[in-house]
Amino acid sequence: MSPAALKKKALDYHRLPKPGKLSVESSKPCSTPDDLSLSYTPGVAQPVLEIAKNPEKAYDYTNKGNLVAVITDGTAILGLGNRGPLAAKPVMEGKAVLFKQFAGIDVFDIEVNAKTPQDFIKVVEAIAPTFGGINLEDIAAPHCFEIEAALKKKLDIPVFHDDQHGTATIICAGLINALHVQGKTLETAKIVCLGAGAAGIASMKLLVAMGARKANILLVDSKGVVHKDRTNLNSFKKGFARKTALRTLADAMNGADVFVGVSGGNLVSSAMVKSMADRPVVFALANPTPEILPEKACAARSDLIMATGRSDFPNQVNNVLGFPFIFRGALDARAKEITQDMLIAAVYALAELAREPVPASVLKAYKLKKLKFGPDYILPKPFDPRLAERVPQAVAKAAKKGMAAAKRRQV
Ligand SMILES: NC(=O)C1=CN([C@@H]2O[C@H](COP(=O)(O)OP(=O)(O)OC[C@H]3O[C@@H](n4cnc5c(N)ncnc54)[C@H](OP(=O)(O)O)[C@@H]3O)[C@@H](O)[C@H]2O)C=CC1
Ligand SMILES: CC(=O)C(=O)O
Ligand SMILES: [Mg+2]
Repeated sequence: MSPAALKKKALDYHRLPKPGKLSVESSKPCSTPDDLSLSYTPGVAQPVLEIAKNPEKAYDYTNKGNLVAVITDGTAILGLGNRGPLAAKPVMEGKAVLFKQFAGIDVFDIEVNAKTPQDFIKVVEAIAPTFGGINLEDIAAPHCFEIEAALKKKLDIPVFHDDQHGTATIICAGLINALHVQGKTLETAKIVCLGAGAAGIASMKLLVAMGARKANILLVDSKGVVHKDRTNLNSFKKGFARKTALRTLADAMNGADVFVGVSGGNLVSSAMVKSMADRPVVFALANPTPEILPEKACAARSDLIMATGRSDFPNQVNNVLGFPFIFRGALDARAKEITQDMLIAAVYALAELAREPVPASVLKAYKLKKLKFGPDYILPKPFDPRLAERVPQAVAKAAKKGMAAAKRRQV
């Protein structure tokens, strides 16, 4: 599709037949005077009194247990930068649609005009009673780290920054499979990560937790390679600073096995891709414009595995494969937090699913004759119905194991 045609189609999709992508529906009948006396006064007083006596009853008498807030300040909308909270609304409505479509979870999207992380934290803390979980979205680093840490401490429901942990989960699952196809391992792979923000830092941390070696990772930000002699690094970047003479992205890419791009569009050249090691993996995940387009990267060399964050190319590495299913598992287990063990459970569930035969319904949805684990299929497709069975189950199991261990530690 031409850029002009895509623009018109996308704007029409959002505007017609009525503006936006979400509406609120009643889940109970309310069409007679009797219904009204139950749903509203006097009947509604009964659950009010029950919940006032025991807050846990909110899970029985309200939608709290299946309701997630998708909350943003609009400071890092996809790869479009800081465009403010209102402009972030189409993305937040979109996340809500995906929560519902893939995991049956209801969402209120909330766009917050907050000048400081403290203002933002206060707003989220104040509205938290409504929700069973908080999905932070498109909040730029480094504020996102402070916001998530503070809210995790204050709230007794799962708080999850999707751009950090959703993205990290999918990158790990995709990379484990891509490296397997290329005959390489996470433990020995030389990894370059362009983007040292929310997605970059969290993804590299999870990769290290799963076996990648920090000494093999080169983090690159808008000023170049993150190295020990730099004086302009925040504490999150410092954790990955290497003692190295390499300075530019081109220096870093030379001989690398893996490129992970979570930065901005068109930052990687054909020459950089050519300079990578044999059988490389290129995850150009910036949205909507990847660091390098698949046609350009694949023209540079034929032995690579190529992925983007987009739905219109093969190998979509995107947190849509994570947040709906991770929250489904967390809500089902009534988890109070989303732990690293729960993310790792999701990583393995996703990676294993991609190695199994693909159901006919997926082939039909994607208009494909065949699809088999390999260079062009390293992760399940978002419309794979098995995702909703496998991933939440694995996440809930890890959650319950963690809660049981915590309980044992208390006694
Ligand atoms: N496919 C997926 O599922 C996902 C993709 N993403 C994509 O990742 C990107 C970053 O998102 P997020 O981490 O939330 O944003 P942040 O704002 O937290 O981080 C952005 C990072 O990109 C770096 N960067 C920006 N421009 C350049 C440049 N010209 N050269 C090198 N580095 C640059 C910034 O460098 P500096 O620190 O120096 O400012 C920063 O480290 C976006 O494009 C987003 O769409 C994010 C989440 C999920
Ligand atoms: C996919 C996503 O969350 C992002 O690009 O920010
Ligand atoms: Mg995002």
